[in-house]
Amino acid sequence: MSLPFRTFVRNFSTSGLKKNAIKNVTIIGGGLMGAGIAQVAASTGHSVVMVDQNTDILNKSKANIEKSLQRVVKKKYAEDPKAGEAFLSQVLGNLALETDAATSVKKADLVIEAIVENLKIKQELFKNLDMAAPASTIFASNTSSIPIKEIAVATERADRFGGLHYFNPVPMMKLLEVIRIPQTSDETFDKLLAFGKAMGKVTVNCKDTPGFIVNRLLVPYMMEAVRMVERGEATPKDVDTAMKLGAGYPMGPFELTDYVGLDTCKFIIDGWHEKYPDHPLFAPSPLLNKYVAEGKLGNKVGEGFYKSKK
Ligand SMILES: CCCCCCCC(=O)CC(=O)SCCNC(=O)CCNC(=O)[C@H](O)C(C)(C)COP(=O)(O)OP(=O)(O)OC[C@H]1O[C@@H](n2cnc3c(N)ncnc32)[C@H](O)[C@@H]1OP(=O)(O)O
Ligand SMILES: NC(=O)C1=CN([C@@H]2O[C@H](COP(=O)(O)OP(=O)(O)OC[C@H]3O[C@@H](n4cnc5c(N)ncnc54)[C@H](O)[C@@H]3O)[C@@H](O)[C@H]2O)C=CC1
Repeated sequence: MSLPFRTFVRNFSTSGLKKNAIKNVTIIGGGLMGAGIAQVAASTGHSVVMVDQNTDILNKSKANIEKSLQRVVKKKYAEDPKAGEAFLSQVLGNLALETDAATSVKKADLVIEAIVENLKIKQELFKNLDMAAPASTIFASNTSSIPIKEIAVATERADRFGGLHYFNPVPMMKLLEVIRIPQTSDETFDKLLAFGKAMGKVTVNCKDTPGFIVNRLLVPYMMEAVRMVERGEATPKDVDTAMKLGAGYPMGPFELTDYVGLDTCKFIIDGWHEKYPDHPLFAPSPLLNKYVAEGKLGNKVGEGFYKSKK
């Protein structure tokens, strides 16, 4: 049963957050993940600044957030549309857009990075943010596959650095992997865990190992599915049907690859292959490379292994 709106606001409004809790959050990257993280952080009473490279991208991200919020509101406030509207405007009121990353972190308690899966670009960003953000600001990356410690070296605040790995779609997926590196202080780690819980997520503690928990298992599984098709042993459709009806997965591996983005999958597997060239489970895939080269990046562009609505 949904909470009456006033109770919801009391529980989740910024003033309702615990003393010393993270309140002001900057999300860098307003793509698939950044928009989802921004939506849920704003929905749970945090004051959010979402950053991307230009206003066109930011406006698209905001439109996606509104679409997703409408779906949430339709369900949660089915019997009280007025309260639903009030919730929607409260959440959007918690969300600001910004193109200048340095300006965006001035008041941040926490910065979550969700930009392209590329070590050099992430390091460059964090190096600049380190100079712009207050000393107390905690930094976190939502990387799927890059070691957190390799990103953190770009800063002078490894003790205030960790990983927050969300799952797609962020509004629906309950899990949050919270990653610490050896330098992460207990205070930082506790704040990250508390923030995850304040966002309504179930947290698991992870070490900084390749793919943390979920992706260390999920990436080899998804790549094995692609290799099965490359060998001509099954079609994508049959693999998906088999894994949904035979193993109980909500999406088959090809549907999920389209959902995640083929470019992101390629960044992940290429990165691991470069690091572990002899590991057969991390070998690159000619089929995946071909789709990416053709611009078939998945649902976000309307076509990947399948054609989809954009
Ligand atoms: C090779 C390397 C690869 C590496 C990949 C690494 C990537 C990472 O680092 C980590 C990841 O995130 S991995 C991806 C993890 N995510 C999954 O596995 C998602 C699997 N799919 C699902 O759980 C459901 O299909 C799902 C929940 C998505 C949708 O549910 P359904 O299947 O039941 O379908 P719908 O009928 O569309 O949805 C049912 C209701 O759910 C709500 N909803 C869904 N999407 C939403 C969204 N984006 N925002 C808000 N609400 C949403 C909604 O209530 C919907 O009902 P309607 O609104 O009436 O349609
Ligand atoms: N797609 C997925 O299912 C998941 C992805 N991740 C990780 O999250 C991160 C983002 O992935 P997606 O959201 O899927 O990518 P995406 O391609 O949808 O979005 C990335 C966004 O970052 C922006 N961007 C790039 N460089 C920037 C910069 N220097 N400053 C500001 N904005 C910048 C881009 O314009 C784009 O809007 C990656 O590290 C990825 O590995 C983590 C969990 C799941």
